[in-house]
Amino acid sequence: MNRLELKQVVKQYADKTAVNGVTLNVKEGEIYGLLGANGAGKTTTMRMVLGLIHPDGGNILYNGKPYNTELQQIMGYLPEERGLYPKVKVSEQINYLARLRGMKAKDADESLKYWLKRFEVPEYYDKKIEELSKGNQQKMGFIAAVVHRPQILILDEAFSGLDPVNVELLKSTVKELRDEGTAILFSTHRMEHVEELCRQITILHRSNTVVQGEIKEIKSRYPREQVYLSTIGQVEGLEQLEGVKHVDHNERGYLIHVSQAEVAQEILKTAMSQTTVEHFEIKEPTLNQIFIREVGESNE
Ligand SMILES: Nc1ncnc2c1ncn2[C@@H]1O[C@H](COP(=O)(O)OP(=O)(O)OP(=O)(O)O)[C@@H](O)[C@H]1O
Repeated sequence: MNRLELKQVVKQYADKTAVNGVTLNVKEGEIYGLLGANGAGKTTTMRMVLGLIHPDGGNILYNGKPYNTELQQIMGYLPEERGLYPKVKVSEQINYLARLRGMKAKDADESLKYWLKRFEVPEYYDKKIEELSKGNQQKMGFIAAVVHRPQILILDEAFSGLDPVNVELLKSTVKELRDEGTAILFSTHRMEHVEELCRQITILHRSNTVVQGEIKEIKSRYPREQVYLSTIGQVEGLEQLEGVKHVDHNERGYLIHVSQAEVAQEILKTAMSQTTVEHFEIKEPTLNQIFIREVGESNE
């Protein structure tokens, strides 16, 4: 079921088109990646979904229906810039936000305590936001976005400022919310997180959609131009093979950049004629490589 549908959504600022006809669907239980270089139109798109600004064209549907103010109760938002007040206590602030989104005071407080415990920081209940480190403020922002168990969750650079342990903690939480049915619109510049979490993506480039679909299917559209080889002994002569562009070598193996995937067989033959091959793989492009290829020059 489509929780969120954008159909040809347009936003214009004076003579600047910030979003030019974005179409995408986020289903129940899905994490959808919204990607693009700086200024591509991601924040504008998220703000339209949240009803903070209105589209100049196209439609946004929530559970099949157009926007109304009650939808604030089924949406959660973690903005890239911290959205919480520095001088207000965590409990006051998050409980207030949860009540605004339709929760009873008691349920809100229980939910906040659950999340603080879940993130192993129950003592933050009485702390002011400004007393917390940047990463812990980010965690509080995350709790504020999910405390009311939204059906549609919008995450903008959700893991920024977090150490690796906390990134894993939040990542597993995001996966859990997905498994419980939350539709998640996930925007980030960190392609490795997108690879791990999202099935479908849209890449925006200067306000337009340039790549869209399932990551697996998108990757199959691009040539495979890297071969990974790990061997017991040294391999000589890889650079001289026709179609090999260059070879990166470290103690674990060789990453061979090729002009077409067919060269791979020659690489394997060459290696096997000289030593024992431990691992051989024709690598598909990473999302990062695809992103740079499509959007490379677009930073404003
Ligand atoms: N309030 C505004 N008034 C005028 N132009 C705006 C406004 N907000 C955004 N823009 C322009 O719209 C375009 C898209 O901006 P947007 O903030 O949506 O990009 P983004 O993809 O979120 O970028 P980033 O990755 O840097 O956050 C940019 O050219 C930006 O300058």
